[in-house]
Amino acid sequence: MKTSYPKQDIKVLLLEGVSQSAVETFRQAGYTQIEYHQKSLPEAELKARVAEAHIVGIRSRSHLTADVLAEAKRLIAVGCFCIGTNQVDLATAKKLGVPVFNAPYSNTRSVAELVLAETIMLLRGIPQKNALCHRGGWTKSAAGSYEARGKTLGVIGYGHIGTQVGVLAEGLGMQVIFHDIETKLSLGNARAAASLDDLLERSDVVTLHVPETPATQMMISAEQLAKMRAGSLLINASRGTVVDIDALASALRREHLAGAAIDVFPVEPKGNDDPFVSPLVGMDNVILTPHIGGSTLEAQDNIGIEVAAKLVRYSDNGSTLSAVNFPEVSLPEHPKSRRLLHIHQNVPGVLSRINELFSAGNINIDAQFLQTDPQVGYVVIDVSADEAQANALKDKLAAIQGTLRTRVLY
Ligand SMILES: NC(=O)c1ccc[n+]([C@@H]2O[C@H](COP(=O)([O-])OP(=O)(O)OC[C@H]3O[C@@H](n4cnc5c(N)ncnc54)[C@H](O)[C@@H]3O)[C@@H](O)[C@H]2O)c1
Ligand SMILES: O=C(O)[C@H](O)COP(=O)(O)O
Repeated sequence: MKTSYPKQDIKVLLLEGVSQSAVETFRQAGYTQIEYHQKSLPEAELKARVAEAHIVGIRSRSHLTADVLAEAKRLIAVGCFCIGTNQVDLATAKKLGVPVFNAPYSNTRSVAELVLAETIMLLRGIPQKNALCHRGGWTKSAAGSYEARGKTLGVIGYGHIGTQVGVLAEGLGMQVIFHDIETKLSLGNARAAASLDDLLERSDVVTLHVPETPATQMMISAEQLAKMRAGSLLINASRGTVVDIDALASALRREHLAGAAIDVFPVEPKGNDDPFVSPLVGMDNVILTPHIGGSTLEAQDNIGIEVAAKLVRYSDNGSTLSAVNFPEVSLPEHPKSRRLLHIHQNVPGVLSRINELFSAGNINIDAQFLQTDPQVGYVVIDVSADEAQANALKDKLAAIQGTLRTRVLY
């Protein structure tokens, strides 16, 4: 399998209404073939479009499964224009020699601000008061309404978002405890809880900031909800699979929980015209938001630039710095050389065959870069060669057993 194209022939497919800043970034870098869709695509159409594309940009709703990736014969790279990358089969992408990039921090602050706002709203019982006012009701009462000051916020997943939420909550005078599978540096006065159960038992508000992994699937189900304090609150702006939504609805109906704010759902509509169905619909004490934790203009603009720039850098220069599934190399410019990229299965003998090829051809190597992980090797070779020689070398590289992808950079 090989891909080597002049820039103007590289087809960029952008889905789910990624910011126009991404389109601009590609255009400014000289990419002209940009196909743009506002929505995610049904699977059959996704396969057909991905089969044509060299670069694919998605957000959280497009699932690039092994089946979809099997169609992607020309694919050079994938960009997730968001933080989460669980929607891509990362292992399969790697086996195909396709690096995946994301924007690990660009919407962190947006999510943290929303969670802080929801914490205050839920503690004051605003969702139900607001709903009643809209129906012509009036409940001027302090019952069930609390200050955030002095309350305990339990953060599950103390990573980029979790720590930001903790810092902002301390500004309100909240006591922050957290649970993480890794040992984490506590910011401010935050303290690690002894365990997940300990956090659930001590928190007035529990907020989830874990990625979607096998270990976080349904990590908050009936058993964990039962351990939460009576009258406490749950916020989930992580992934919909982390909470058992039926168990949550039941805990809310029984008034064991006083309220919840849910931004992510096990099944989400594909686009804005599709219906939203959830057992939480109609519950006045639940803030429902359509997966917009990271959807601020600032965040989307920054994500568009950040991820498109990473894709352009990989496409133009070969750098894989910050790829989430791939050996990372940060490469210098190569003004006087032609650059050959060779991605291969990390099995014995491939590298020596590559080097033999160059010594046998008496080709002068200006620079060579190598990075491997247990599955994949990524070699970048800068050579003094004209275009025809470089293309001939690329064809020979592609013939080496174990090769996944080869490219010449123009
Ligand atoms: N609602 C939105 O619009 C929105 C926006 C951005 C991110 N997200 C979601 O939020 C998630 C977290 O984002 P982040 O930037 O803070 O990620 P991060 O990787 O910085 O932090 C995640 C933390 O969770 C911890 N963790 C992983 N598995 C765990 C487990 N089983 N138990 C406890 N802790 C565990 C990790 O060690 C890490 O500290 C993303 O993966 C994404 O799914 C949602
Ligand atoms: O992973 C993320 O960054 C969030 O879930 C946001 O996803 P979105 O780009 O689909 O809004």
